[in-house]
Amino acid sequence: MTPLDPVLSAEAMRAADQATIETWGVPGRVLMESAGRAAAREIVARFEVAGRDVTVLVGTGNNGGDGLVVVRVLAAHGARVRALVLPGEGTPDRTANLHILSRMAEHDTGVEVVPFEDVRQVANAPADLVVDALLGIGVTGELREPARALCAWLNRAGAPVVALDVPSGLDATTGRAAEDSVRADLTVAFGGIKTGLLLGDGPTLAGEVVTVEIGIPDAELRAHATAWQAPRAWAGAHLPERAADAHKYSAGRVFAVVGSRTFTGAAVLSTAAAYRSGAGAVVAAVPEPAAPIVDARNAEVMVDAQPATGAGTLARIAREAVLDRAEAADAVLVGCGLGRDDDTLALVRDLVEAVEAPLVLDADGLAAYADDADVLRQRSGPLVLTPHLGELRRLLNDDSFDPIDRIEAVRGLAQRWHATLVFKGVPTVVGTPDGRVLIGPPGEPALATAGTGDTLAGTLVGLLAQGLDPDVAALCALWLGAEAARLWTADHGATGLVASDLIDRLPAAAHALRS
Ligand SMILES: NC(=O)C1=CN([C@@H]2O[C@H](COP(=O)(O)OP(=O)(O)OC[C@H]3O[C@@H](n4cnc5c(N)ncnc54)[C@H](O)[C@@H]3O)[C@@H](O)[C@H]2O)[C@@H](O)CC1
Ligand SMILES: [K+]
Repeated sequence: MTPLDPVLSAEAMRAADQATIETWGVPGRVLMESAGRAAAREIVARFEVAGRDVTVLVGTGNNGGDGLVVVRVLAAHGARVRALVLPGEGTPDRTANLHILSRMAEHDTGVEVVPFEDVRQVANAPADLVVDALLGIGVTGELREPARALCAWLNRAGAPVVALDVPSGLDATTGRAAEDSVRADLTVAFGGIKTGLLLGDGPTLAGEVVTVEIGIPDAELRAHATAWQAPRAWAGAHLPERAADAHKYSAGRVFAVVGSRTFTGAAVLSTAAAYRSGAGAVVAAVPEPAAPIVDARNAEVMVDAQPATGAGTLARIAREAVLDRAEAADAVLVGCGLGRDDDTLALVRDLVEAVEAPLVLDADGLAAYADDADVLRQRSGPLVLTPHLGELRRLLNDDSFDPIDRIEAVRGLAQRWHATLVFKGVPTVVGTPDGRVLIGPPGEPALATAGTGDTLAGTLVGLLAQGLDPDVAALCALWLGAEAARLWTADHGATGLVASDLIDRLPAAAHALRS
């Protein structure tokens, strides 16, 4: 079955490099040669280089060394290549490659080696393609001169830019970009994909990302993985299949505690998404004033009208009836559109404590644990939390919470709360109770619209009811949403999608992911 792909922080990547050199005996020079050659291969596959002018910006670290290999290979493909080399001592492997290039430049090889003096050197020599080999995973903080000026020039130059390993200036761990960081059209990541390419500014700056094999054994990449990414095929392979002899109750029973007089839409959307993700039967406990509306807008969901508070939200006196319903379900959703009445939130806490089936706690349901989320760890059954940043801040009672390192923040909180934590964002980052971190699919701009959170919660509970483990269900739900958005975007463009469009496309998305 398709495995998850390892994703590495800068530190983890350095450790994998080091282990390859020291334990496996692969010389650093060989890794550098492989990296440069693999990058050149990707460049030649995408850009015309023969007879063209290529500028390679060469930093003082090993990223620059990779760039020097690229110079050599592109020249062999008939390009006129100018290596603009930053002054400084340089690493031994870079120095060795610079020595080769200096010899080549003495002959008719198409190679020119130019020591950097001034940005005008590049500004006055137009290139058809620029390769950014200034800084890789070794960058720290804001860009210093002259790297900053070179990066700023690059972003204005207009020629296509290929970044080696990471766009210069991008923090390879957090995805935070220094000012004037390189904006690339293509990034060739060496060995393993870096966490920073997937998070924060990474996706915007990196352009197309291709990961190339450079001789670091897969076992080392996996042993050092900081997080994991599900390829599209992984999602397709893990989506539940309907058994040939399925009936509605064997196909997955969902119970949803959702909706209020003010928020009927959240109940409609989440329960519809549960069905569209493949659940066989969906029952919803809804406060009386909302029940006829939810019933009318969602013919398939079995609406169980329950007593309401004065605010039109579910009343705690519904406790026994609701717990009975939960007992008969394979998975339970609590939250979407519930409102934040104290009595309702007390009911939420009763449910989280007593329900044994896998439980998704979303939106207003999370408000029941504002300030004291640590009691969540006392729950015995599987728990999935689906906060966005605002909801996470409320859980932590910290208005300024905005972790620079989302992966480590999610890892810590999921372990602390013994929950699968689905931290919604671009991309969504999932933490598991045992300390793994899974990164969701790339962002789909169409999803930036109201109701997609309810859709995700409903999809997730539907997949849990069909027997998927919480972490697998979370990744599959994210992929279903992304694929449904992609299908919609293919027909209509990235704007104007509403959540019900997304829900309608979930079955087609599952079908597309499986094939
Ligand atoms: N053996 C290895 O470790 C391998 C490394 N590889 C390449 O080497 C890269 C890592 O190499 P290094 O560790 O030498 O680091 P880098 O080449 O990424 O950068 C280090 C250099 O950047 C400078 N620098 C750091 N922060 C700066 C800032 N804010 N402004 C301006 N300059 C700054 C440092 O002074 C140093 O000269 C990888 O990204 C990859 O491209 C590959 O060749 C594969 C093998
Ligand atoms: K780079």
